[in-house]
Order: sequence, then structure tokens, then C-alpha cells
Amino acid sequence: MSAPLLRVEGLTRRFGGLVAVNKVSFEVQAGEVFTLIGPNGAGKTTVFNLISRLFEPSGGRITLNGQDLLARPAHAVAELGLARTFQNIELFEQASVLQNLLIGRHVHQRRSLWRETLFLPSVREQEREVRRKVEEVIDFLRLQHYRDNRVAGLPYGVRKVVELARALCSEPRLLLLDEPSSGLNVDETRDLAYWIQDIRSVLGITVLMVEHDMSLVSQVSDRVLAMAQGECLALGPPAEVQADARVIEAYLGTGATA
Ligand SMILES: Nc1ncnc2c1ncn2[C@@H]1O[C@H](COP(=O)(O)OP(=O)(O)OP(=O)(O)O)[C@@H](O)[C@H]1O
Repeated sequence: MSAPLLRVEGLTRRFGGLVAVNKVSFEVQAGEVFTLIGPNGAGKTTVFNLISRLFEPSGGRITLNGQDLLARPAHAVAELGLARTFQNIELFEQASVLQNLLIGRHVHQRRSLWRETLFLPSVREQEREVRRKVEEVIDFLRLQHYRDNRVAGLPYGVRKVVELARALCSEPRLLLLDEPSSGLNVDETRDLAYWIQDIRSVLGITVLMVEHDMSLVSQVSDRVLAMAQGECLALGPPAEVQADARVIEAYLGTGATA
């Protein structure tokens, strides 16, 4: 097997006396859809926040494409090819869809103040490239109709797609989706499943997801890692993990279903 795109080793995060993530290890292969599941408070979002460098770990290692992610400041992870969406949508609400996507794309660009002030040909070429990529993503996610709308006025389901689009504009190698189906209705969740499958098969982007909707998880995931109380419980194909006795017990303990 080739080297994994993402390797997480012994990842630990404490909040005071609480060990939210306890020596978690897993690998994500390039081209996979890999999903973290587990009852509320299992530590899934904390793992996401550690990988996207929003939190400092208390211990462990994370490498992306062989590079030490923890050696980079949070603002530099996009350059390594990582993009994410959030459980609660994080967009510039008063800006248009297009403006949000342009911002998403600009994190990808190398900036030079003097070049930009002089608006040199290389800067103009870069601007055209930014526009081209953003329009490509708008077409891919069928957002043409909303291009010039202010984000604040859009239905929740559309705003979720805009957030996904914003992440895609940075052309990530690894896309982190934090509960992408939360707040979506049945039709929107079905569309989301198609987007995720296309993001992997058409765009070739590896997906790491946290998700509670087990039918979506089963439909799109190659492998699933179940967590509970900060620890790994089971890892494997979705059906196998859902049938695992330890996983069922962890969910029963919370009244939720796997
Ligand atoms: N910033 C924080 N400060 C203190 N405790 C935190 C913080 N973030 C998370 N925790 C705690 O860490 C534990 C794991 O939380 P986390 O949000 O990672 O779980 P989760 O599996 O994503 O849950 P959910 O499915 O409900 O989103 C919980 O007990 C939570 O209260």
C-alpha cells in the first residue's frame, strides 16, 4: 500500500482534567472517503480542530503527505493542501457568494505587496486564474443562480453548499467536512451524498468527514473510525463498524443509534 495522505499518531488533547482525545491513531489513504463517527462528546470535532490546527495537541503527531502538520502555523495549513467546513457555517454573511469564493481562493495565492500595488501582468494573470477556478467550482456545485446573492439571505442548505464551494476553491488535497448533513433536509442530504462522491471521483480530493447520519455515512464512506470518550473503538468498512458490539454499546449508552 502507498504512503497515506494523512497520518495521525497518538493524538491527545486535554482540556483541564478532561482528556477529550486520547492517543488516537489512524491513516487516511489518498482517494478515500474516511468518516469519524461516535456519540456526542466522543472527541470527533476535537480531532478535526487538531488536524486543522485550531487547537494545539497535548501530544502526538500529524503528517499530511509526509509533511509535519504540527510544525506549521494554523494559517499555513491551506498551503499544504488542507481545507475544511465547519459544523456551524463560517462564511462572510454580508458578502456575496462570489466574494466568499474569491476569498477562499485567495488563501491559495502567493502575495507580493509591491507586485499587487503596481498591478503587474503576472498579478493580472493570477487574478484571471483565481476567477477561472472560482467559476469552475460555481459550475461544479451548480451555484450559478446564487453567484451575486448576499450569503445572509440564502436558505441554510444553499449556505452549506457555498461553504463547501469555498473550501473547494483552495484546491485541497484533503477536505475536512464537519457534520456536512446537519440541518439539511432529506433531498439536500441526498444531493450532498452525490457531491461527496463527485468530489472524490471527479476532482480526486480525499475526504475526511465527521457525520451522524448513518445512511449518508454508509453510502459514501470507504472506511469508518468509531470513537467514544476520546478513544478509538473500531475501524473498518461502514457495515462492519456499525455492527461492532463495542460501537453499539457506546451508542446505547447515550440513547443515540449507530
Ligand atoms: N474548547 C473546549 N474546552 C473544553 N472542553 C471542550 C472543548 N472542546 C471540546 N470539549 C470537550 O471535549 C469533549 C469532546 O468534544 P467534541 O466536541 O470533540 O466531541 P464530538 O464527538 O465532536 O461531539 P458532537 O458529536 O456532539 O459534536 C467533550 O466532553 C467536550 O465537552
